[in-house]
Amino acid sequence: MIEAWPAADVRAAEEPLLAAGVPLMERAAFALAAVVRRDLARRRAVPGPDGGLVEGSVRGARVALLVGAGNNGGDALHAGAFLARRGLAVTAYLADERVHDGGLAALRGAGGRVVVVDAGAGAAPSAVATEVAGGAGGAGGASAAGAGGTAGAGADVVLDGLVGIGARGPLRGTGAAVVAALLEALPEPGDPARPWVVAVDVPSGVGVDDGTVPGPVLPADRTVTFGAAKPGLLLPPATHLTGAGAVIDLGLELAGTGAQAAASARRPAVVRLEDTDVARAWPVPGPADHKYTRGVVGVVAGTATYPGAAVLASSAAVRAGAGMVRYQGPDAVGQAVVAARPEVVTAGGRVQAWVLGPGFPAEGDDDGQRDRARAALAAASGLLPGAGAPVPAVVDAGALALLDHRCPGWVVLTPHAGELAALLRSRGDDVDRAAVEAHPLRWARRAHELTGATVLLKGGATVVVGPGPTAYAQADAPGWLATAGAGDVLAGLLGTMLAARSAEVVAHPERAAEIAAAAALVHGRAAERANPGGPVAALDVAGALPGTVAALLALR
Ligand SMILES: NC(=O)C1=CN([C@@H]2O[C@H](COP(=O)(O)OP(=O)(O)OC[C@H]3O[C@@H](n4cnc5c(N)ncnc54)[C@H](O)[C@@H]3O)[C@@H](O)[C@H]2O)[C@@H](O)CC1
Ligand SMILES: [K+]
Repeated sequence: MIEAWPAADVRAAEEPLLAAGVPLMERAAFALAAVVRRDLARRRAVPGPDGGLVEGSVRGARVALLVGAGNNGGDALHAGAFLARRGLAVTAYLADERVHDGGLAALRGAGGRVVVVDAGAGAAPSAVATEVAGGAGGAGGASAAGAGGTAGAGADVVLDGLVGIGARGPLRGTGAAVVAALLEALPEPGDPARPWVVAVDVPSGVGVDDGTVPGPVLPADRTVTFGAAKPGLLLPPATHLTGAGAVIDLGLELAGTGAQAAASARRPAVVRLEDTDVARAWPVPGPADHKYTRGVVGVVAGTATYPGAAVLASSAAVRAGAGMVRYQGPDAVGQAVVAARPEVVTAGGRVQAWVLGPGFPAEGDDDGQRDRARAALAAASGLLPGAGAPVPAVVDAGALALLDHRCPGWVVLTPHAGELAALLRSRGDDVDRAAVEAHPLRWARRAHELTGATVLLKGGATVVVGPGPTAYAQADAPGWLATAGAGDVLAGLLGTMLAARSAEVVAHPERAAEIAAAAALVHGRAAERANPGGPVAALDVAGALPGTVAALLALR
């Protein structure tokens, strides 16, 4: 898993090392330079003797450093010095009158070129952007000093060292002007003429701790982050601007060590699960298991208007490995479900997790589905005397409007941004879909606080907030998964995952968030598996679940 820690925790963990004289910046910059060289070499790969590709030479490659006033700029300058010594042509564009002294001296000593941007007689941001992007004109001339750089050719790689964890608010000043000009001047993403952009620690201008994008940000192809990942690198919308990741180990003790770790119980602010995490936690049946120990999923979904949602949710529950699926709803819809999946039963009985809400109409006749879902939700929440032990529930789509009591954490809401905004508005918050999309963590957390439930907020990246201290942020789904019915499949899949660990989740409701995040990962992997690189239909995603789970389990 990738664990992300807030800026303040990273700083606190750096302190003892810096006090002991550990050269953190040099370490960070050396590792950054190594990643840049490797990325460039791969981009310049050439056919090898055995027909494969071998890494190309990086000598002479043009490197542009965007340098801000703080240590983030210092990292970029030191990395630039390492690269200049290895024969790359490095130009530093200084966005502040004062930059890191040691870094600047190192770069000059290594023969790097230095351009002061927009300070008095310095180069204008637009001229810098033209030079970096490879247009006519450029920022050479009076302000340039040192060797290297070819006016007109453009940079091969850009290191964004304008601000790091010291950033406050949207990118401002000269750095913001340079980024705005580059966003105009650079070739489109995917164009081979576009330079490879490496963000130093974080893409400058993203909300380091909250993942917001309050102003201009240069999207990165790679983010090299130091000590630990930062929450903003995992959280949407900023996570879509980070490119590939690389976490450089600086030896920070973020969770404390030994007894200290146990005593402080410090947890990362945000976690992203990886395949091996999901594989490890997946319940694999043994010889003593039967359908009730595997978990029975109760599905209250679909109406005469939207029968397909019932088929999709039930199919996903079956194909994810439920011990049994019980369908509750109108007879005609039940017949359609059984026709699609003869494993499903329509008789009542014991249930270990509920899936409620897919395919309810916004208003009008619901064939009694809302009443069924209300009763199931009350039973799941432990509010129905005589209904047996409480069990987890997935509350999706049309059932989100039924939450009229405070929920336990083992109830998992699965809204998209529009549904979350509606839920929050119904509780008095003035928020719309755009506001939720601009700050998903904040509003998912707010919904958890208001309802008590675990909240899985769907989107291009998925955010999960529950009763525990750690939020989850998954970005596993191809864009193709944004298709009708995909949410019904997620609900069914999550129902099966919760049913398999029903008693455990009720006893430890903070575990619901990790299971929900795991469901988001499996959902995304199944979409990719259903049709790699191309469009997917929701039922095909459900169909890909058995193979996806098997492939994950092969990693154990
Ligand atoms: N503390 C350490 O020992 C280490 C720090 N490292 C680097 O140091 C960085 C943190 O350095 P700093 O604390 O100096 O802070 P930064 O370099 O992130 O930024 C602080 C500077 O940016 C300016 N600034 C803040 N918000 C701005 C905005 N919105 N627009 C424009 N300018 C803004 C501030 O006035 C200040 O001059 C990390 O991100 C990392 O890159 C690494 O070298 C590893 C070791
Ligand atoms: K940066």
